[in-house]
Amino acid sequence: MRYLRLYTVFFLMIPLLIFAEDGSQLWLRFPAKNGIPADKIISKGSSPTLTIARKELISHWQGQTVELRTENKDKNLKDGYRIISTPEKIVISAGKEIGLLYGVYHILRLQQTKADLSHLNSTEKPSYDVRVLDHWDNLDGSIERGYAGRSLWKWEDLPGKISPRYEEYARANASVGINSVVLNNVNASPNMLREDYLKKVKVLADIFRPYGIKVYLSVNFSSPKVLGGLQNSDPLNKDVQKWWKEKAAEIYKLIPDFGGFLVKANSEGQPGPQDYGRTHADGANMMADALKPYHGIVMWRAFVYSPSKDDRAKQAYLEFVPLDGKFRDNVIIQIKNGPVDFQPREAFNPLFGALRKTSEMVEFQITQEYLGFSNHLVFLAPLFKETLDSDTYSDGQGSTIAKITDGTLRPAKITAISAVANIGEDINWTGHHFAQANWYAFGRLAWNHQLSSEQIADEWIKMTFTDDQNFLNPVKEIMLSSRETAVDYMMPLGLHHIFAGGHHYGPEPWGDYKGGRPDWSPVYYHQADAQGVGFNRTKTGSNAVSQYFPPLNKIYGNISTCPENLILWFHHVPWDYTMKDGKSLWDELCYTYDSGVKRVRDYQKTWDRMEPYIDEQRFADVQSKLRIQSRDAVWWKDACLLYFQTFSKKPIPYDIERPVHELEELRKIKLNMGHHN
Ligand SMILES: CO[C@H]1[C@H](O)[C@@H](O)[C@H](O)O[C@@H]1C(=O)O
Repeated sequence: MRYLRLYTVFFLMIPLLIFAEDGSQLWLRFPAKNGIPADKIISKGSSPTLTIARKELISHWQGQTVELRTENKDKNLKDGYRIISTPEKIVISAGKEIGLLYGVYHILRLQQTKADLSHLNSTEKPSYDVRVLDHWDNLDGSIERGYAGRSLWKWEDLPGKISPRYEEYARANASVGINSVVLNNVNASPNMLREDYLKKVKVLADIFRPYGIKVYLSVNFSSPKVLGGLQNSDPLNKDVQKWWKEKAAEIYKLIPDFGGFLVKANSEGQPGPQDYGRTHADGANMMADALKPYHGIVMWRAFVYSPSKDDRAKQAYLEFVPLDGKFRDNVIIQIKNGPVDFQPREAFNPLFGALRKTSEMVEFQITQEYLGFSNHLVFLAPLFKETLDSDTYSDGQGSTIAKITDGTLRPAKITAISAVANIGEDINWTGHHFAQANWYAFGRLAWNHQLSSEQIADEWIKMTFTDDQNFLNPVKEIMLSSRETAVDYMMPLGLHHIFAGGHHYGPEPWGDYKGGRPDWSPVYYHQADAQGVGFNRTKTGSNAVSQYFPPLNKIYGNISTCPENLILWFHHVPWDYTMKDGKSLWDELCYTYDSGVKRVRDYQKTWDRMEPYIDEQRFADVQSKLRIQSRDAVWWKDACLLYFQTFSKKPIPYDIERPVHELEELRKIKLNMGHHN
C-alpha cells in the first residue's frame, strides 16, 4: 500500500520533471529536433575546436549546408570571421578555428532569433582582444559578492573529478565571445599558486581551451614570502624576481597558453609594492618580466584607496598618472568604470584617457553588489554603454572610453575589457533569471561595443524566452528602463554609497562609522546638512573636477551646467535649489524616489500579464523576485526620504504615497551579510 502511494506520487511528478524550466540552459535554447546531418558540414580537420563547432551544427542547426574554412587572408580578423550565405550553403571563414566556432554560434543565434538567413554577408571582428570574466571565487568555495550560490570550481574534487558544468560554462562564454577567465578572487590567497592548485587549474584550462578560453589567476603580492618562504616580497629583491620567474615557468609548463596575472595591490589591506617603498610600476613590471617570455600579461588594478583625508574618488588618478609610461608593454591598467566603486551611477573614472602611454581597460561589475544582489531585476547593458560612450575629451571631442580602450585612439599594445562575474552553482547560474542577461550583455559588448542595449535585450529575450511580441515588447521595456529605475529608488541625482556597511544591500544613509575610516561612512558621501545635500567636488571642495579634461572640468564644476543625474556627485546643493523642471531639489528628490517605486510596481503588473507566454517555473521565480524588489524599493525610498527630511525640514509632497516605515524602525535593520565596507 505504502509503495503504491509512493509510485503514484512518482508518476504524478513526471510531467513536472519534464515541464519544469529551471533556466539552466541560459540563452542556448534550441529546437528539440536534431540539426543537419554530418555530411552537410564541409570542413577540414578534426581539432577539438572544430569538433565542437560540428557538434553544435549537428545538434542544432536546421538550415542549409555549412562550410567552415580557415583562411590565411582572414588572419587580420583576429578571433573574427566572415559569413556569406547562398540558398544552398553558408560559408563561414576565419583566420583561426576559434573564429569558426564563433561563426557557428553567430548563425545559431540568427536562427534562434528568426533572422533572415538567405542573404548573409557580414564580417565580424571583436572590439577587444582580451574579453575577460573575473571571478571573485575563493579557494574555500565561497564567492566574494556572489549571489548565486557557491563557486562553480570544486577545488576539493579537482583534478580528479570533473563537474559537467565546467564545459557548459565554457560553451556559454564562447557563445558570446568571452575568451579569458580569471578563476579566483582579487583578494587572492597565496595558496592559489601552490603546485597542487596549479594542477587543478590545468584541468580547467584544458577543458576551456577548445572553447577559445584562456585561464588567468589573481595573485597575492606577498606570495614569494608567504608561499616561497623568502624574507620579503620586495619587487627589487633579486630573489623575489627569481621566485616569480620560476613560478611562471612552472605554470607555463602545465598550461602553455596561460593568460597571465590579475593583481590587486595596496588596496583594502592587500599587500603590494608600496609596502617596500616601491611603486605600482615596480610591482607590475616585475611580474610582467616573469610572464613576458610566454606572452603572458599583467592586469594591474587601479582600484586603490588607502586611508586619506583627501576625496576617495581622486585616488586612482593621483596614484597612477605620475606612473604613466613607466609600465612594461605587457601590463594593462584595469580601471573600474567609476572612481568610487561600482555604484548604481557614477561619473566615469577620470583616469580613462589620462594615461597616455599605458594601456587601459575597463572593469565592470556584473554581479549586483550595489544593485540588489540577485533579487532585483536590473539590466546592465545601459550602464556599460553609458561608460563606454562617455566622452573624456582626452584627445579632443569624441575621445570616448570605448575608443581609448579598444585601440582606436591610441594604438594600445593590449586591448581588453573585463567584468566581475555573477555566476555560481545555482541551477540558473546567476540567481535571478534576468541576471543571465547581464553576463550575456557583457560578452556581446566585449565583442562589439557598438551594439545597442535594445538590440542586446531583444536577442536575449528571444533566445531565452520567446519571440512572441506580446512578451518581447513589454519585457524589453522593463529591461531597458530597469537600471534607471534602480538608480531612482536607491540613489538618484548623483547620490552614491549610502548603503548599509558590509553587505551593501539596503539603505543606511545615517551610517556614520565613528572611529572607522570616514570614507566608509555613508554620511561622508552625501554630506547632508541643514543647507543641502551632495559632495562638493568643485574647486571650493575636493576639486575632483580638475581631474577631468576641459571642457568637462568646467561643465561638471558649474552647478548650472552639471548634468542633473550627477549633480549631487559633484555639488553640495541647497534644498531649495531650483532644478531644470522648476521643482526644488528636495521635491525633485522625493518625486524621483517615488517614481522608482512606481516603476517597479508597473514591472509587477506587466510581468503578471506575461504568464501565458512562458513556463510556469520561470514565471513564478521572476514574479516572486519582483515582489522583493518592490518591497525593497519602498524601503529605500522611506529610509532615504525620512532621513534626509531630518535635514531639509520640508514636507514630502502631498501627492506622493506616504512612508510606510518609521525611521527608527529602519535604523534598526542591520543585515549581517558581509565583512567590510
Ligand atoms: C574584491 O573586493 C571588493 C570588495 O568586496 C567590494 O566591496 C569592493 O567593491 O571592491 C573590492 C575590489 O574590487 O577589490
